[in-house]
Amino acid sequence: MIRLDNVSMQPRGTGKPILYGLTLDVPQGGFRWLLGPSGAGKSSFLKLLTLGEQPSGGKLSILGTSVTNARRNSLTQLRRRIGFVPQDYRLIGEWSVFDNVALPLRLRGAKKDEIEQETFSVLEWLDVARLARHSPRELSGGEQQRVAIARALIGRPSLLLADEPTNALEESQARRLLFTFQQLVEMGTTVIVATHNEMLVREAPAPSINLRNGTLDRSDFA
Ligand SMILES: Nc1ncnc2c1ncn2[C@@H]1O[C@H](COP(=O)(O)OP(=O)(O)OP(=O)(O)O)[C@@H](O)[C@H]1O
Repeated sequence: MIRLDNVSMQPRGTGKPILYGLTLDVPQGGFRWLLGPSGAGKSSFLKLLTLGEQPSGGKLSILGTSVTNARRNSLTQLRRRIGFVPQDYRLIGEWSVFDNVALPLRLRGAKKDEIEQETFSVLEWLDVARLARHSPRELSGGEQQRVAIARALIGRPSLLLADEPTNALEESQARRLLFTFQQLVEMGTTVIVATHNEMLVREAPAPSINLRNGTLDRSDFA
């Protein structure tokens, strides 16, 4: 469950909030499209939910943890339950695909056998296992995007956030990814996907969070 109560976000050094007046709930196991024109605040909203930025006002609770009052230790625990696919992938070029994807498990102190098994299993799921020993620099944009998705999924997150996760994918791959998201939702994961891909939204009609100029756009609702 994610709950925002009149949340605003104003990064340090900025004159006015980037996000404001956000009040909404997303139930556990819910799926939401995150929609809005360029500059509406979608990436900033995801930054808030990935704990990359603290709210500057209001109350934010993620997976039962109140972010506003949380101690550092519980934020670290919470972070481990959140998977994120950033728009720019943020893969480490000096490392292999395997090591990039295995990182969350290593940080958690998982055993070698488990790391090997889980990493290959998720790489196979995303159809990039044959690239495990390559550097992300040798991969196409679509392949890098699938590796970034694998890294977000490996820790079996309770909350998955993805920023334009299909913009480098072919149509068939985008559909497959949509199916993966649906599988995750069936397993009880909360999934929020920012996209401009209208084809995808048409194929999987679901409730959406609509942003405009940093706040909720309710004009779509009756
Ligand atoms: N750290 C920051 N400091 C100041 N302004 C920022 C910062 N980050 C984002 N902004 C501004 O906040 C607004 C929302 O940006 P954001 O990247 O969240 O939009 P978006 O909906 O994700 O856009 P796009 O679809 O183009 O990715 C923009 O006007 C942007 O310039």
